[in-house]
Amino acid sequence: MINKKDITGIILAGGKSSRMGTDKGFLMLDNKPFIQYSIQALKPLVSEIMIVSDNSNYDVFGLKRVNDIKKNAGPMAGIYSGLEASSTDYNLILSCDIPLISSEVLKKLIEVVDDNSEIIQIENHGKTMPLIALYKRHIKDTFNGFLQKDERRLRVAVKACKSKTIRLEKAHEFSTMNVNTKEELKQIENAFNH
Ligand SMILES: Nc1nc2c(ncn2[C@@H]2O[C@H](COP(=O)(O)OP(=O)(O)OP(=O)(O)O)[C@@H](O)[C@H]2O)c(=O)[nH]1
Repeated sequence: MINKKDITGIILAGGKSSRMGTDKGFLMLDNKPFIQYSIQALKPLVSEIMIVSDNSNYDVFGLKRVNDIKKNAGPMAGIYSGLEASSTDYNLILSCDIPLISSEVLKKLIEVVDDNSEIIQIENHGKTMPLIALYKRHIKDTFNGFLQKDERRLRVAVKACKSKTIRLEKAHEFSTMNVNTKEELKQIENAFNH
């Protein structure tokens, strides 16, 4: 298994949050901001954690913060900025809106690293999740190529890389729930309390 010192944790916390209306990383669940759950899940598994966001309010967490190199260009551009700032071959990338995520789930991505795969992502209920995934640093060049062509769709860029997926078992089925709307915030509060 790869060593913790070879892995950086990268949390994406930029974007417009247009559906929610407020910055999703600062939504609260059980008196803790959402982003704190991503930080906690990454902590035991990585040597450093960075937050990719232009919002300096995220500096309260005392972590390295990286600005977006390409502005308003979505999660793929956020990943690109994070990988540019990373100094390790492996990078665990997480969004900031998945407060039920756990180290146990993320560990599964690290356990199946092989020489071939450039991206290893979680699959849950038949859906692949490129924002809960392990990325080799060198794919930043492929992503940059797409951004240069104004192709911003993360799934298109992931398809151009060698990837594999890890299917989650039932016990972890709620761990990847994300929140985009006020309605989904209520749903996650319910899932958290059960
Ligand atoms: N650094 C960075 N992160 C982003 C960017 N766009 C989205 N994200 C992050 O990517 C994850 C998924 O974001 P989405 O829900 O798809 O997009 P969003 O812009 O936050 O929200 P909507 O406007 O409602 O689509 C979240 O953690 C966002 O913070 C971006 O341009 N830069």
